[in-house]
Amino acid sequence: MNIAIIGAGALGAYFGAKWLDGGANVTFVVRKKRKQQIEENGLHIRSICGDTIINAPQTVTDPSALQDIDIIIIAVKGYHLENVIPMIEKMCSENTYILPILNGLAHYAPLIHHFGEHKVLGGLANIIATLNEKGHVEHTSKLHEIRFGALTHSQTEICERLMRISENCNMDAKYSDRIRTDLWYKYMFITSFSGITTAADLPIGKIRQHPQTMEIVKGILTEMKTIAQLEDGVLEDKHIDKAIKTMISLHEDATSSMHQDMRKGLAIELEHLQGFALELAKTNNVEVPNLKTIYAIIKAKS
Ligand SMILES: NC(=O)C1=CN([C@@H]2O[C@H](COP(=O)(O)OP(=O)(O)OC[C@H]3O[C@@H](n4cnc5c(N)ncnc54)[C@H](OP(=O)(O)O)[C@@H]3O)[C@@H](O)[C@H]2O)C=CC1
Ligand SMILES: CC(C)(CO)C(=O)C(=O)O
Repeated sequence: MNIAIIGAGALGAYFGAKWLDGGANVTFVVRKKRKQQIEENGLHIRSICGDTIINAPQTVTDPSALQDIDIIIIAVKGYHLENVIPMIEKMCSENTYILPILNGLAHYAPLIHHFGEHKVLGGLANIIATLNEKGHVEHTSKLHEIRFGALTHSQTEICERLMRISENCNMDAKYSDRIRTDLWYKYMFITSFSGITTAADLPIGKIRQHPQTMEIVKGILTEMKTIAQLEDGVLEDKHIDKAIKTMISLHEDATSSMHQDMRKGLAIELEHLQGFALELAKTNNVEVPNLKTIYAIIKAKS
């Protein structure tokens, strides 16, 4: 299987290295500086689940020459999506599918608009990973799940093929037959989890000590569930309970990638996550006071 991964950051490099290690043909589509860094240092994954070292992965800055790509994985931040659409155009042929694994749902409409509904698969990742100064991936918790599935019937075969090659790889790959619900669940979870950790500038351990703060967490989850119901007819109260249980079970120092980015002074995905949820609330005429407040606090800090 030929896989092209756009973005060799924490997520793209982690799963790309695992697929390469498992025997897939992977090319990373990167920008110039990252290409140089990978050429100098290789691609190293330092992981609690076992290290992986790929010395000379294939990288390109211009994907025009790539042919017969089966799946294009999008692993950039939400605010970089616009820039990668022309790159996808260059390597997307009749038999190519697109699998976005970034957080949120705002990217689906532009991808479907440009490439058609039949091309875009459902995908998400659950992992806590970051790049260090050498460009190596630091993976610090046992979670390393990539979940994908068909959003239209015609996509079943490509998902089965991806699952077959992923089974040989040291990662937790899941082919989901209810990916739409999974996508909304992750969107609900991350909007609340990244919202509260970033706004409070605290990891989850401190947040869950305070019932008043957990009320806001629950408030955002409830508002997101209402949006998911109205938009797509998915998510129930049991999903809210599951999200809260997860937040209670996480390590006390666990925090969101948005909070980590904010601490490092990097750009954050506020508009892609909470901002887009506010747009959906407006379209559906839903009151979302918790979401509005958390958005406003983070906006002022960013
Ligand atoms: N990190 C995590 O633990 C998790 C992250 N996520 C989500 O995954 C997504 C990616 O996050 P993450 O991997 O952490 O982000 P990173 O910032 O680590 O990686 C993003 C990469 O995208 C690259 N990129 C941006 N624009 C382009 C472009 N035009 N062409 C090629 N490469 C490009 C950047 O390259 P450059 O070096 O050139 O800037 C960077 O290396 C986000 O939506 C995030 O919310 C989801 C679950 C967990
Ligand atoms: C919640 C978590 C860590 C799960 O992967 C995540 O997606 C993020 O912080 O971006």
